[in-house]
Amino acid sequence: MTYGKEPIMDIAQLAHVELFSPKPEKTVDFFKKFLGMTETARSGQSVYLRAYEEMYHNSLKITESKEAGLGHAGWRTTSPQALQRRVEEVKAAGLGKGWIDGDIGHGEAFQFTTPDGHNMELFFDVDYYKPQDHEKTKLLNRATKRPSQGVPVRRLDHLNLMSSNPGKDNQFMTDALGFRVREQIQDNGNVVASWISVSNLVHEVAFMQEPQQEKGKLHHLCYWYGIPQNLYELADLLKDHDHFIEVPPNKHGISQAFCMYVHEPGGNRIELFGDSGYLILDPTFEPVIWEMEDVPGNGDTWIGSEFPESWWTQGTPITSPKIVNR
Ligand SMILES: O=C/C=C/C=C(\O)C(=O)O
Ligand SMILES: [Fe+2]
Repeated sequence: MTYGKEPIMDIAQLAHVELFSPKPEKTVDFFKKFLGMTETARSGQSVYLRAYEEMYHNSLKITESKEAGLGHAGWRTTSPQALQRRVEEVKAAGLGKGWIDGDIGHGEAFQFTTPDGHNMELFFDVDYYKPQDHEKTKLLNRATKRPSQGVPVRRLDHLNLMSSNPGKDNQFMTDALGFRVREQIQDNGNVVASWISVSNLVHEVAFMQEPQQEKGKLHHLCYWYGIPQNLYELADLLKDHDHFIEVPPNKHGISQAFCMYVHEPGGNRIELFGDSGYLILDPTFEPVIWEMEDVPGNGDTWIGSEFPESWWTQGTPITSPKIVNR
């Protein structure tokens, strides 16, 4: 059997995400009160938060903005040398924007966009969170005590982006950054959606077709529990506090993850993972290709209610939801 070129192992992880919110204080309150995240800094129009098992200073930056949507995604590389190698590839693809000194929680970063215009950056130097005395836990492999607020998420899991051309974004992320394709929805060879990862997870990022060809939208940001029961507890809590649950606890076919989708007060869709589905340990894992007709009732939701039209058509910033027949 002939194998492709040597895998590129230069990107380690999705380290943080910046969300834009037109209601920043309500958005921050949602992540603190219900998802049990902790505020670690404020600067200008931004608030920085972390989940209790995360070692870094923050994984979420909420920035005030006219409209909801993706601020940027921050990828940590596996080494300073890997950072330089990937920066050269991004520059060669013509998508580089340049270096910044860094931000609260990390050092110098190289900013770029996907072909569809989603803002991203690469960095290596990171600040580890220094727990305050009252946060210190006897569970030595855990960053800070489990919070007593809400149903606390454990870590950031992935990002799902809507694109006018998922195939093009997919191609750039695999060619320039070494992401591996894990699952795709194709329509006569056209990439309608793609789940790609740099780790054993099915995806750290996914790209899905934006039905009106709008560019650079966010579909959802996902945090991880690892325990399906936590989704039912959170659903009960959010329902009691009048938060919109778009998809109740459900098992995905694609990724096999146990999930739920809610909307935070600023309008961004947030996914919660009960478990991350299957892990990929095979270095020559072949991408799983779903044809459009294979998906309804199997790929989208394996067990649970059918996804509403809004799930397939709407991301942030909100654009005219001309409902399209799927
Ligand atoms: O067919 C849709 C399946 C979607 C899966 C995800 O968005 C996910 O695993 O986060
Ligand atoms: Fe997801």
